Amino acid sequence: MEEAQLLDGRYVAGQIHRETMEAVQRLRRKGILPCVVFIRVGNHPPSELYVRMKQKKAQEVGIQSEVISFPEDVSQKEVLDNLNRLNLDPSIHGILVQLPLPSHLSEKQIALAINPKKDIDGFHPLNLGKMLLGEKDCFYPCTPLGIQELLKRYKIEIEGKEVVILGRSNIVGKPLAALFLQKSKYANATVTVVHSFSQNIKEHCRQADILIAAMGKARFVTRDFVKPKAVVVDVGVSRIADSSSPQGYRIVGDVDFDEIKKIASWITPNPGGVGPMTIAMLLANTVKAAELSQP
Ligand SMILES: Nc1nc(=O)c2c([nH]1)NC[C@@H]1CN(c3ccc(C(=O)N[C@@H](CCC(=O)O)C(=O)O)cc3)C=[N+]21
Ligand SMILES: [Mg+2]
Repeated sequence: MEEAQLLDGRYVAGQIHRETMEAVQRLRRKGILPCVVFIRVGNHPPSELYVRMKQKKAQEVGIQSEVISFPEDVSQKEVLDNLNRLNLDPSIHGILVQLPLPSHLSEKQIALAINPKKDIDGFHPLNLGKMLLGEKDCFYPCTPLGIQELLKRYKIEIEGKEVVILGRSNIVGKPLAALFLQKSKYANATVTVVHSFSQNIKEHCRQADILIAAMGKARFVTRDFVKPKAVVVDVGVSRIADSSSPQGYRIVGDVDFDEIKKIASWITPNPGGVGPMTIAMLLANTVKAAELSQP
């Protein structure tokens, strides 16, 4: 049997970065220099890596960026005071507070404190609400947006399809369900969300034309979860110790790639799938914020 074709997120993200770069050049010609601020708390090695990756890409496309690093024990007030300052600074178009945060900080309160017009993550309740209503003058979360864009660029139809999403997080599962339910050509799906309390998980998954695995359980999705010729998108990121790798770990997705590639029609590699798309959409959102900031 033929193997699945790759949904190459790294490649498509590269295309999007080039488009973003052109948009940045157009803005610069109008005297607008898009600028994003990344806020990081404590030392959490994966977060440090992700922020570095975001900064590097921002620089490549001509977006100015700044990182504010707070110590692990920073107070909620200190973070909120800084957000207020950045909210009011017209030279800053995007603000991102890297998650996860230490447990003494309130992610909810911090998401609420970001100016929704600068909320390039799309985590502010106003943006999430607008997304649910299908409005466009707002920011959608980057991972759901990246998944939709990846499928769109490979001309994979979503309209009318059975989409099953594994996982109901506020940053992937729930907003992705809302996005795929929208009345639009790259949505209009029949969406099922399966989670830890669901019964017959396998049976639900096997109905999927498009299966999105986003619950963060390494290689949870095995052969018997997947209908032949399904499209499989792997959002999960688990780090598994691996002494043979230079970093000392290896990324393992929610999908057993080697097994599933034998039965799916399309599959995302991981790494190299959804992750790079998330960053591409983040920078696209930053440009959108800069564009919308103009009177
Ligand atoms: N406020 C906030 N916004 C986020 O968007 C956000 C966050 N917090 N906290 C953490 C998660 C995670 N995340 C990733 C982005 C890109 C890759 C990515 O590009 N990964 C590479 C592999 C990189 C590696 O080697 O670890 C890939 O999939 O190919 C991964 C993960 C954004 N997040
Ligand atoms: Mg990935």
